[in-house]
Formats: sequence, structure tokens, C-alpha cells
Amino acid sequence: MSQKMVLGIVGGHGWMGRSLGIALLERNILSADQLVVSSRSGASDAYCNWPDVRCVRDNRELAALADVIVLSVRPQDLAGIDIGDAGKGKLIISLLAMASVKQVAHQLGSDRVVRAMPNAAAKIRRAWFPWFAAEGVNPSERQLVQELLESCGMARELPAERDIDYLTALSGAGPAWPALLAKAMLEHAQTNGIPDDIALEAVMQTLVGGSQLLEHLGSDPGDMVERLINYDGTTAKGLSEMINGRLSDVVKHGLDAAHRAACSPRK
Ligand SMILES: NC(=O)C1=CN([C@@H]2O[C@H](COP(=O)(O)OP(=O)(O)OC[C@H]3O[C@@H](n4cnc5c(N)ncnc54)[C@H](O)[C@@H]3O)[C@@H](O)[C@H]2O)C=CC1
Ligand SMILES: O=C(O)[C@@H]1CCC=N1
Repeated sequence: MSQKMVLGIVGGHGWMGRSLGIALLERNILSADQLVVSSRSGASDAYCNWPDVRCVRDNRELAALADVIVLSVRPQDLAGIDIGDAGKGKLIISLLAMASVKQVAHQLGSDRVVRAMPNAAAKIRRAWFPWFAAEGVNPSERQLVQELLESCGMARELPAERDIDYLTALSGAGPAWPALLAKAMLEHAQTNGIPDDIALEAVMQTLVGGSQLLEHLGSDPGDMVERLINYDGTTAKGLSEMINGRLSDVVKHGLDAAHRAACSPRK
């Protein structure tokens, strides 16, 4: 990464902003003096291991210092973001759900906008981080975006902005879906008399191991379901009951609701 490039993260002390900032520092993609972060409440201890990271309250100051600006506030705070003229023409990477390229461009005064969608696994650098760039973003900037976002896991450019709205529901909110499955499995194990610590370990290890197996196999997850149905053992009995109970419809309705929410305030 160019020694000269300075990245500013508006909301850099929050959940996503700090996950990105710390990943960039820990992976030596940026040095501490290349990072400036803003927060409404001033410095936190998030960057205490990197005293050269500049922490500011004023987003105009951040925009004046930064070459590239990451926007990582909650969607409802977008209307209050003021970077003045300093942001004009600068590359903006917005992590916001529910805010279009057009809205971000209007609020920040730059039409060189990338929309990127992290998820909570950015904290452990296992996020899947899709992004979409507006027309004005040039190829070398696209390469830069890919490199910055890959610090948190895997990043991928998308061909259409509408895909970001969809993926906000699928992958942006995604870590919540296995959490809900884990909760249901845990409650069931406890109801069946398994001690709490053993039940929790069983659920976590099963979901993590099962996910890693799917990743390792790299095939359509439906293949494993079909193979286990054909095996015709205990798993098949459980799968049949869940399939007949329309688990897949419940999941689809949930994703539809999250997708509608991701699209709702778009203009
Ligand atoms: N948390 C998640 O799992 C995901 C979040 N996102 C998106 O990421 C964005 C950030 O979300 P989180 O990090 O979860 O929120 P957060 O609430 O943890 O962090 C936002 C930070 O922005 C700061 N802030 C608010 N207004 C500010 C201003 N005017 N100037 C400077 N800082 C300001 C807040 O004090 C806070 O520290 C949201 O727009 C959300 O839609 C996207 C995918 C997943
Ligand atoms: O729940 C939310 O609105 C944010 C965006 C996607 C995941 N978390």
C-alpha cells in the first residue's frame, strides 16, 4: 500500500469501523500514521496499541487529512455527516445498509462512491465483503478497495448495486442466521437433559465443524442433504421432518423480510 495514502474511517470506533481499522493495522496493510478515525465521543481504547493513529471528533478534519474515506456510521446517522468541501472528489467507501450510492454521494459531496457490505465476522477476519463501485471509480481504485476489504476476510466486486441490497440480507445479516439455529439446537439439547456446558460445546463444535466440512467439500450443500437422505439413517428422519415442516420456506420468508428492510428507504 502506498506510504502516502491516508485512510479516514468515519465511525472508526464502532463495531464495523474498528474491525476494519484494526485488521488493516494488524495485517500491516496500513501503518498507524496512515489511519485517521472519527467518533462522536472522541478517542476510545480501540487503537491504544497504535498511538500514531489519529483520532478526531470533526469529520471535516478527517476528510481534510484522508485520501480515501470509509463511512461506518449507522444508516440513521448518515444525514448528520458533514465532511464539508474536503471530501469533494475523494473516494468514499460506504459500509451502510439501506443507503444508496446516490444518497451517500449527495450527503458527502462526492460521486466516487463504493458501497461495501461487511458482516459481524469481520471482527475475526472471516467476513465475506461484497462491494459495488459507481461508474466514476477507476480500476486502480477498485484494486485498492479490494485490497482494503480483504483485510477482513474475502472481498468480491459485484456487477449491480441491487445485489448489495440483496446481500445485506443474506451475508450482511448472515451471522445471525446460524446463531438462531444454534439457539434452537441448544434449547433442544437442554430440554433433553444435556448439561448446559456440554450442550453449548456440542452445538458450537457441530455448527463450526459442519460449516467447515461444507467449505472443504466446496459442492452444492443440497448434495450433502441428498446423500444423507439416501443413507436412510437417523439423520434422514430428522431431515425429512424439517423439510416437511417447511424449514426452507421459513428461511426464505426471513430473508425476504430482511431484503425488504434493506431496500426500503432507497430513492
Ligand atoms: N454490525 C454489523 O453486523 C453490520 C453493520 N453494517 C453497517 O455498518 C455500519 C456501521 O455499523 P456498526 O459498526 O454496527 O455500528 P456502531 O454503532 O457499532 O458504530 C457506528 C459508530 O459511528 C459513530 N458515529 C455516529 N455518528 C457519527 C458522526 N457524526 N461522526 C463520527 N462518528 C459517528 C458512533 O458513535 C459509533 O461509534 C452501519 O451502517 C451498518 O448498516 C453492515 C453489515 C453488518
Ligand atoms: O442489521 C443491520 O441493519 C446491519 C446491516 C446488515 C447487518 N447488520
